[in-house]
Amino acid sequence: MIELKRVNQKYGQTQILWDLNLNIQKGSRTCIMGRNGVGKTTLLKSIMGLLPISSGSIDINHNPMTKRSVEARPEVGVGYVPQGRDIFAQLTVEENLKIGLNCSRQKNKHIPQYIYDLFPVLKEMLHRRGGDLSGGQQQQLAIARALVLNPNILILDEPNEGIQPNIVQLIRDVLIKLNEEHDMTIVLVEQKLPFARAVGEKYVLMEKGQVVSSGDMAALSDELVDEFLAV
Ligand SMILES: Nc1ncnc2c1ncn2[C@@H]1O[C@H](COP(=O)(O)OP(=O)(O)OP(=O)(O)O)[C@@H](O)[C@H]1O
Repeated sequence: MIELKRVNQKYGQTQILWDLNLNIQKGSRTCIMGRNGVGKTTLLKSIMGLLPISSGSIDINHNPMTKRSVEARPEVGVGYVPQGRDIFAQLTVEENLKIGLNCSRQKNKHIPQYIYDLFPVLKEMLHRRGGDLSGGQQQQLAIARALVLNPNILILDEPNEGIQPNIVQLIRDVLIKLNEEHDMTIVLVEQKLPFARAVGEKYVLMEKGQVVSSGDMAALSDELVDEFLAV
């Protein structure tokens, strides 16, 4: 589970997150939504320890994380797929995956087989450079890299941005499978409502750096969509 209490975050003098409270339940699939610029990516980066928060607290799996570094996140079971994927273009697929493994303190460092079962194309392309992969293949690699440490929480920032429809479907199926068969908590920032409804059981709506509504996806009404998502 992830619990944020009264989190404030600033870029210099500009405050982005305002007394933000958030509770992500263990085993859930949660979509964080909101218009451009409301602070969704900033929220994920704050959870990941990539941005310092000015006040408030962040607990992950009952571990206080507020003052702990980004390296502490894999230790408590969190995997992260950043916006834009951040694949190492000059390294091979296998090397990209092994970079994920390097964050581990475990002695037995190997890439779990189930990752290739989820993304067979990666096995075929193991020795190709990351930069030679299509956008959809790179996104599969980014998710796979986050999975090599067997996280129990997977956080993804707009995994479908610029991805072709058949890969979007694959990603949807993988996220549901990871949740249902591997007991993984899924948290994703998602702009597209149909995908959010297909994957998410829970929604979180943000506006101006705060959570303004949250609940079961089935309760995400047209009124809420109009008020907080329509452009
Ligand atoms: N490094 C930065 N320095 C200063 N301001 C920033 C920085 N990164 C983001 N911001 C600002 O913080 C606000 C929130 O940005 P953020 O990327 O978190 O929003 P978002 O909801 O994820 O938006 P999008 O849907 O466009 O990705 C925006 O006004 C943005 O311009």
